[in-house]
Amino acid sequence: MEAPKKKFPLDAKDYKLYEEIGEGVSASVYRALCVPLNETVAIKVLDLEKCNNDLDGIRREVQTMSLIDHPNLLRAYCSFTTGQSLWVVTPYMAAGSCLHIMKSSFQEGFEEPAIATLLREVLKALVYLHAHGHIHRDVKAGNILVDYNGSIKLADFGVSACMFDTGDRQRSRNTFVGTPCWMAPEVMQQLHGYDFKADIWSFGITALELAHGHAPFSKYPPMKVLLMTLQNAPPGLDYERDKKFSKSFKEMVAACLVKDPKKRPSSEKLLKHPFFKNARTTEYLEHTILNGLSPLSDRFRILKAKEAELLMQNKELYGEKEHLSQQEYIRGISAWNFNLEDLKNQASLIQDYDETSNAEDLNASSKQQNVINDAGSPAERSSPEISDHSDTASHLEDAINEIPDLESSFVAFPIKPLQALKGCFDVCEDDLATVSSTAVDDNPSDSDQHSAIKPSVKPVGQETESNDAEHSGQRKLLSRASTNGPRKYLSGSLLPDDSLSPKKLISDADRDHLQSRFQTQRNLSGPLHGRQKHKINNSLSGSNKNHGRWDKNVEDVSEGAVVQRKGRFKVFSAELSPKALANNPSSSPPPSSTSAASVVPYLQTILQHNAMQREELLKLIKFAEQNSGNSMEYVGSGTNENSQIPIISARERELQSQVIHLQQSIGSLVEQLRILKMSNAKVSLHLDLVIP
Ligand SMILES: Nc1ncnc2c1ncn2[C@@H]1O[C@H](COP(=O)(O)OP(=O)(O)OP(=O)(O)O)[C@@H](O)[C@H]1O
Repeated sequence: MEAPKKKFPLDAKDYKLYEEIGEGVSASVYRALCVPLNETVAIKVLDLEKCNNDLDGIRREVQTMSLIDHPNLLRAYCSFTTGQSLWVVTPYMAAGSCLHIMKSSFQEGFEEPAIATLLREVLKALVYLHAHGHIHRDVKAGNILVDYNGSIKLADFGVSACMFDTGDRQRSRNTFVGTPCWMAPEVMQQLHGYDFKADIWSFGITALELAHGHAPFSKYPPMKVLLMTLQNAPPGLDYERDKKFSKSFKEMVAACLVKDPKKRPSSEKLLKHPFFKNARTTEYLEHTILNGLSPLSDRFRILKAKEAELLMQNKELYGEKEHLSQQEYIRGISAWNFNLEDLKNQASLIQDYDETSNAEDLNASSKQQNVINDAGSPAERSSPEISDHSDTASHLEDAINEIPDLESSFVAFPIKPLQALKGCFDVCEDDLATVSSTAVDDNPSDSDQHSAIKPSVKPVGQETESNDAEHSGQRKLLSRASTNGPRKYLSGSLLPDDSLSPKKLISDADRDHLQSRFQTQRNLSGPLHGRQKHKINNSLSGSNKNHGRWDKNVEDVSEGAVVQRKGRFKVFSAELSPKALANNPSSSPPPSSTSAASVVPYLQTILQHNAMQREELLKLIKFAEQNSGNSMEYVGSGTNENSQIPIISARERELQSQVIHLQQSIGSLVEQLRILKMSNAKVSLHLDLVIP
């Protein structure tokens, strides 16, 4: 039974923050004392400035957390804002997450009875959530919290969605959220949205995570995980090392990891699976997995230091670029709300990453490419030994070879996230609208402002009071496994967000590389800046004066003039030049799966650009003719320019430039609307918290 509900104070002054015990993508978590109630709690501190783009998500999480009432779900005692931070006060789960427990003491995973016990508790939470119309969307070991007595709570509703939502909130179920390794194929595909069966897939992946100590594909960057999840047979307990597991465990996992969501059981049905007959009492967990664990704060500190050390080693070993890709990798794997920007950054680094990365687990997929099987038939399952175990060079090569195949994958899989990935090359409004955008821009000085989430009130030192609740609640026994040496599996980040952020770390050279590679450049300022507008206007209207140089004076960083805005992106004339189009596959026309309608603006832009170029050429010819005094010979065939090359009329030109201006205004208005929506959501969040 849960303790009777107490009234927790809504003032930061009533809490004493102790050491940090957890770090997620969006928040830091501290052990704390609620002074008036003399109760140890955990406080999740979110920097609202940093979360500007996802205030709706935060509001949803806080609302869900305060409304839920189930022993296996982490509820919020209360929440309030203080300074720029939102504090969410929750029960303190003294042993931390299953991920942390595995990282420090069970690197190869738990024994089957412990897994059955943990999963049964999680499943009870899912049954409750689903019955109340919620999809959790982020089921993973990192979100399974364990208390000192072995009781279990599923945490983190940051990305949960309500199945009864309508309108905009319904739309959130068509967005690209979740942690890639745990993400169901239909969530990646986004063809018809998804439902609570997405949690069942994540549940199956979590079962594998608890069995192996890491999730399948956890060594890969998110974009690759997406491709592997979609292309490969679903992972399972089919390998040599899995012989120790029972048939019912294997069958339970196989039932969850069926690509067709309709064929997965509901949480309620799954709870009746024979596998859960192996589950024990939660006290069993206390005696087995918690036995010998050092205090959570110590474990967290050690793991965090190790992760930092590993990154430093990589930096020394592989140099800055590889170091960056490793950081990208770690961040990506741990991030549930990775977005297009992250994917683009990762995409730019994939080659470098793969050239030098650790080969462990790398043979998972290439041999199984094109295995797209819908049902949970044996054919759908990964075959033993070929997909998860080897670290040979040939396997590494196989895996490396996959990545440049991305373009063909787009054609082979006409699915939305891949369109979003394709957005690395050509971003459309829709993709941007559905992916949570970040306000962080590429400007290094600006990105400095987006530093790590830190509470506005500093923790009370880093003390670990030996007589406090944590220590009284935890057994101080020897840690079972040494945590020395580089960690093997990196399925959760412990590093501050800013130290891993591509926005912060990306160098100028990399940025240039990104720009040239993806043929798009972010609009750094949201609404079009006056300066930019002025330059663009000049470049368009002043083309007559600049004879062939109109494409040079838009922006120093660009190679050509902005001829089209696509959401927050701009397309430059150089990108549309026939040479660029021919040289760069990324700017080639969309694959055949793209609708005809979506090609039209693309073609219009090319047409428009060609018209402009023609005009410039004609002017040059005329200029050459006048200088040489030999007007007809050069143009050739005895024809003049009017008969040879149709010149667009002044009216047409005027209309074209009006169209461009209108497109710019629309882009600017859309951006302004987005900003207004954000501040609106912020105000609502404050109101929600002030008026319960
Ligand atoms: N109540 C709690 N008691 C003990 N540890 C906690 C508690 N809440 C969170 N943690 C620890 O903090 C970590 C991060 O918390 P949380 O998952 O809520 O943050 P997040 O930013 O939403 O993370 P992510 O989105 O990456 O899952 C957890 O994985 C867990 O280890």
